Amino acid sequence: MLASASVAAAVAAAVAVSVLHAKDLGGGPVLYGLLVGALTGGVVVGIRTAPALLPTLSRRRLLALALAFTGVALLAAGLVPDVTSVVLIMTLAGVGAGLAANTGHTLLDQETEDQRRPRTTEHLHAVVRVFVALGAVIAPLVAAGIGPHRLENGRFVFAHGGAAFTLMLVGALLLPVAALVLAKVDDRSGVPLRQDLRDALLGGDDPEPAPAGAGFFIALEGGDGSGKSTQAEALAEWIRAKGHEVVLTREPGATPVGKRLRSILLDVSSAGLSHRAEALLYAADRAEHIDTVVRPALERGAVVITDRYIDSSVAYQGAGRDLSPTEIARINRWATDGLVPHLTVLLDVDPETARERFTEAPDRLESEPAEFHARVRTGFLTLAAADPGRYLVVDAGQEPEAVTTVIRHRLDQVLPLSEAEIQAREEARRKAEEEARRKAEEEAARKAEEERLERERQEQLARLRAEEEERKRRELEEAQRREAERQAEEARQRAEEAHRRAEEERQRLLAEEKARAEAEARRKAEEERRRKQAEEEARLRAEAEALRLEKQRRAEEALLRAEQARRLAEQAAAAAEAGPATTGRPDPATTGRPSPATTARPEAARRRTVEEAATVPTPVVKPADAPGGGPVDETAVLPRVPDEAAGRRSGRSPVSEAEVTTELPMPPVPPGAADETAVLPPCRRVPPTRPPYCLPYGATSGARPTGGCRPATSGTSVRRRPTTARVSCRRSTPRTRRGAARVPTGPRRPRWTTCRPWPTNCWARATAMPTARTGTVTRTAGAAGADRWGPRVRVMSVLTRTMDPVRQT
Ligand SMILES: Nc1ncnc2c1ncn2[C@@H]1O[C@H](COP(=O)(O)OP(=O)(O)OP(=O)(O)O)[C@@H](O)[C@H]1O
Ligand SMILES: Cc1cn([C@H]2C[C@H](O)[C@@H](COP(=O)(O)O)O2)c(=O)[nH]c1=O
Repeated sequence: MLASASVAAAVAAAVAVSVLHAKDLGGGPVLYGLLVGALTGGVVVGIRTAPALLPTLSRRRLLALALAFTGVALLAAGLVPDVTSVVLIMTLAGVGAGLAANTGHTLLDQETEDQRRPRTTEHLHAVVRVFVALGAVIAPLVAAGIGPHRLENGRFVFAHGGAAFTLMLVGALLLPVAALVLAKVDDRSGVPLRQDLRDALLGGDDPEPAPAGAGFFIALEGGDGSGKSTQAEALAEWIRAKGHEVVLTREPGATPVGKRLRSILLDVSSAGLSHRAEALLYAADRAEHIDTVVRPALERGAVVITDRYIDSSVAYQGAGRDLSPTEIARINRWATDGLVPHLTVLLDVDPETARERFTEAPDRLESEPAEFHARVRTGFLTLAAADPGRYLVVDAGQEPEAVTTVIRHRLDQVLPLSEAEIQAREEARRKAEEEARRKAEEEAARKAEEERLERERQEQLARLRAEEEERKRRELEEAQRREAERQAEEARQRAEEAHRRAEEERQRLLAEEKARAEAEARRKAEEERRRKQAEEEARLRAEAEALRLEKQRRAEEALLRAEQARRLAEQAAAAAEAGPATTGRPDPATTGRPSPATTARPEAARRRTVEEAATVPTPVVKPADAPGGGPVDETAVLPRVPDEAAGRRSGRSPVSEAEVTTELPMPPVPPGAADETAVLPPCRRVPPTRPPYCLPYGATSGARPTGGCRPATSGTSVRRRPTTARVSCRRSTPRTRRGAARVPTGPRRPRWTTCRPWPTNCWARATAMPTARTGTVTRTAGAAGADRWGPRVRVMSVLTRTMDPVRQT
């Protein structure tokens, strides 16, 4: 471990000062890289070549020699000022360091028990890391501390920087470490190092390895109790099972001579036998064994498994004793005529562990001390490391089956096939070929089928694509056709719509034209009608005026006559007053009470006058209001209202039944009121003139109930008079719109008439009250501004007027 840590620290120090050393050498980063590369590359080469380097040389001595070699190389690297030489020397230093590291690691593994090996390895790596860190840190400091120095002695000039001195110092320090290792771990103290090294380097005049014939030669090596016999039997059985001829043999004692030699060699009574005699006796047994057993078997083609061979002599008599392994090996190569095993299986196990497996009393060699057996183990491992291709090192501390498995695995790789295996393999190959051919045919058929199916599928796909494209094309065409049809239909509909609209417009224009014409015709007819109506009204008014004038004239004449009569009467009265009274009757003129005759005449005259004067304006009759809808060409001239008294006197009604409205029943008249007739104001049409005391519902505000009229409310000057008779009122039928509902029969009723509290639902004409002071005047409807229901509809308003001639005039 000390050797490994030292060499690691030396390499780290050299790498650390390489940058300074390169600068001191006049180089730059390139030289620094070369120095570092040379060192690390050399280390790698040394690690890889260490197992095969000088296989007959003791590994312990090799470790010491590698340390010394590294130290010398570093010392030279510091001394030599030439750049190329320094790079080369650095490479050698790296190789030596790698040799030392690998050898030290191998020795540590060999000398450490299996259980402790991982921990030992970890410990070694930790120590190495610490030394590497120390070397990498301390070396530059040392170099800086030393600094450059120049010594001149005549022609000799010694000029180096601190890095060179550091390298020399590191190299110099490795030399005593190498000496210490050699002194402590040397296992060949009796053999001069120089001789050992020379023998290792020269190698001797070994015969060329002789071929082992057609067979396969397997050697099982290892310390006592490592399990060689156990594994040899297991392998022999396994190989036989493969069909091989197996020859299981051993050394020493496989031959009759060998048996006797074995007893000599292993018998404890042979203690003190010289090492060289021992080595020669083992070589003699081996020669006989190879000559009589092994080589014949190999020539037969058998698999020969030998329990121990030359390596046992090299390990026991060479590494274990103080004899040169190289010489032992050369002697045995001579004895066997250079027969080398195809595979050497080294069952490596700790000697102490193996000793625990002993079941018999130890023989002479087994009785050797542990150090002897440790060197033997190292000797075996050194040989195995020198030729890893031929050796199989197995951890024999495992279970026997596990060890067997490892060996089988290796033999599976190197053991030739037996005849049976060859035939089996041939048969298997033939079957495999046949199977492969069959599979190939099947595969070809399958592929052909797949290709056929693929072709069919592709064809089907192509067909489907074509059909799909055809379908899409048809759909597109159909869509285009439908679109064209739709557009055509839309165009047709638009044309129809335009045509229809044009027709409608034309019809509308025609209708409008017709309506205008009709309206014009109606307007003209209306104008004509109005003109005629106006003419008729004018005529009627003229006639009425003429009649009125006539009546007025007559009345005036009557008045004149009355006045004349009154004057005559006054004259007569005056005459009478002037003459004596002839009768007992009081003179009316004097008494103030006219005689019945005289009073009757003026009264009759006055009444006629009043009747004649009581004309009414002739209403304007609308053609549309005429019954039957026909125009009224003539205004009916109402007959004069006959005198009721005359009527009563004649015993018949002065008017026809059709002209007499229903006579209302006489309400009970209170005494004293029979002679009084309420003087009702004239009932006028509203509009334009409404009765002052009777307004239609809705004329002001509020809803108008069905039928009837309402009394004028506040804001209207209504004089409520107690009406008793001769009033007509509206029948309380629902008011309908014009033409919507009409009274089916009977005379048309006026819309407006006088109202009275009772009877509320009547449609009658109040008859004249039986009083001489009242008179009735019927007014014909149809006058302009009166009733529009026609001339034959009589306005049933009955005006009761006082017939006071004075008031009338
Ligand atoms: N891997 C193993 N683990 C434990 N015991 C073992 C193992 N291999 C063998 N043994 C036992 O160790 C004893 C020695 O075994 P074996 O004789 O095979 O060793 P050997 O190397 O041939 O010894 P020797 O060199 O003395 O002839 C036997 O009892 C065997 O059963
Ligand atoms: C071949 C050979 C053997 N030995 C030693 C090693 C053993 O101690 C005995 C053989 O005993 P085993 O039980 O048969 O293994 O002999 C030796 O020293 N040198 C040899 O070449």
